[in-house]
Amino acid sequence: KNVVLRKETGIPGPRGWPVIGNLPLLNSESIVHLTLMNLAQKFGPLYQLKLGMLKVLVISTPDLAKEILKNQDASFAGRPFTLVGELVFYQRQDIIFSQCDDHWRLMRKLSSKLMSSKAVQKQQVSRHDTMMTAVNSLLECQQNQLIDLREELFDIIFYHMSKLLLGKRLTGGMSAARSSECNGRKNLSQLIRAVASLPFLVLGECFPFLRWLDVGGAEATFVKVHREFDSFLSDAIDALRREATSDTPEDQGFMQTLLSIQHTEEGKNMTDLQIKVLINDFLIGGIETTAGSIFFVMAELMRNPDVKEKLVKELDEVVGRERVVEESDLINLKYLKMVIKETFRLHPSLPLLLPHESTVPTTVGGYKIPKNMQVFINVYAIQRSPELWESPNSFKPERFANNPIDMKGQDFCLLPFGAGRRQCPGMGIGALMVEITLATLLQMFEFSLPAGMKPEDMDMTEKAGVASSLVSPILVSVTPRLSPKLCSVQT
Ligand code: HEM
Repeated sequence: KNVVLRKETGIPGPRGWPVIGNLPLLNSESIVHLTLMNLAQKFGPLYQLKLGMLKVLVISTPDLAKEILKNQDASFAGRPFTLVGELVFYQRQDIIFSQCDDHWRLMRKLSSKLMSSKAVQKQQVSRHDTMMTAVNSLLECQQNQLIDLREELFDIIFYHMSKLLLGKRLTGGMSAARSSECNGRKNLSQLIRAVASLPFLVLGECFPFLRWLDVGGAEATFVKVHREFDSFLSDAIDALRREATSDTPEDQGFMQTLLSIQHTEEGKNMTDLQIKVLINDFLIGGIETTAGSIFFVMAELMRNPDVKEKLVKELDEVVGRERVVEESDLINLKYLKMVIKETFRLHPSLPLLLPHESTVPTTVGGYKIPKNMQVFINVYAIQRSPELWESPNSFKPERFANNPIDMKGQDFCLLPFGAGRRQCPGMGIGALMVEITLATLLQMFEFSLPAGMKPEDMDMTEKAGVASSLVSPILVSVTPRLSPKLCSVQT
């Protein structure tokens, strides 16, 4: 009875209120992907919501995801207008929020160069040292001292990625990633986290004529966040230019590489602004997603001690206890890859990907889709569908044994990085960092829940926001498994 077929498109969807439409279904506390998954039970795998003046198409099956992301990729590769894109991502001149125009193509090309397997390979020694620095910092923890897993992993990845993006010179040590001594970086890390926990919907997007009211102060927050990011990035460029030294290629970050090709044919006379735009995207797009993915793997391992045990056994068998795991070992850590895949299935970092938008009028599943319609691909619903997965809510890495399903965008039932032309350009480096960080931490340390706490007591309640996270922290203690002597930092 509640299903209405919208007169103009014939697409099913819940009955809405005058003016506000279906907005009451998505309040600020809603876990949007869960709400949308439940609505799909009632309205089917393709339905429409009206959120104020916005029309949104919600897709919840692999076939329809394939139609949008592969068969009609070009027609759905647009990005809708969002205030965060406008105010935090340089008026949408970046990769994440711009349309697929020539400028976007140039930036994607530059990203591919920066993150090519050859470039990533070159950074291996530096990455190993970064990892060892993080391990040494954890070795300083007292026995039975509880650490906040989320915070710790964020610091490690923040340190790792800042070094990759800004270079060794501007990054400082691991302690700089945490300490308040270093205000610039402290602010940067807070800003990155602030963006990840931004509300899913902003009223000014649903009702553009009410934008001036800035209900909830979202716009003011975006402007402040952006101002601080921009001044940090400008200072970073100035510092790299001012102190142009003989940094080795391994110590150079993406920013320095971009500055060095700025006025060449390859750099197409890129402006400083364009360099800031790219680094801004990578900082905001790469850190929280990578750290969050590792966090969820660790959380599932703490909840499933038998899986953790099996994984540690694999590390001991493949690598042993006499040396630290290296990137060349990863190919042989088959169970680790299964555990990661299973975590990506249950806890995709961006459960609805980023919003896509139709760039032309078209037809999907027999329904006419107008131009400029926003599209949410509910990857969370697809990856937990009982029609596709046995015991879909259980953590069972074994389901991927002898199973060719990959997560690189070829199988539309597992899409943690999206697919098609808008697929994550950081997929290779993101997946590598998830694997090597987990392998190193699990080889070096035994992680335990606080005394008396059982795995089933862990609170896995999800928190509202664009990126997946949990309401409660997960506290653990760490005990070294291998000799600390193995973890020297070389540079
Ligand atoms: C495990 C880590 C990561 C996960 C799970 C992840 C996931 C995603 C997803 C789901 C999208 C949206 C795809 C779509 O809208 O269809 C995306 C886009 C993007 N990601 Fe990642 N990401 C990760 C790491 C990274 C890293 C390390 C970087 C950069 C250093 C990065 C940069 C970007 C950018 C720039 C986009 C926008 C692409 C475009 O619109 O053309 N990501 N990512």
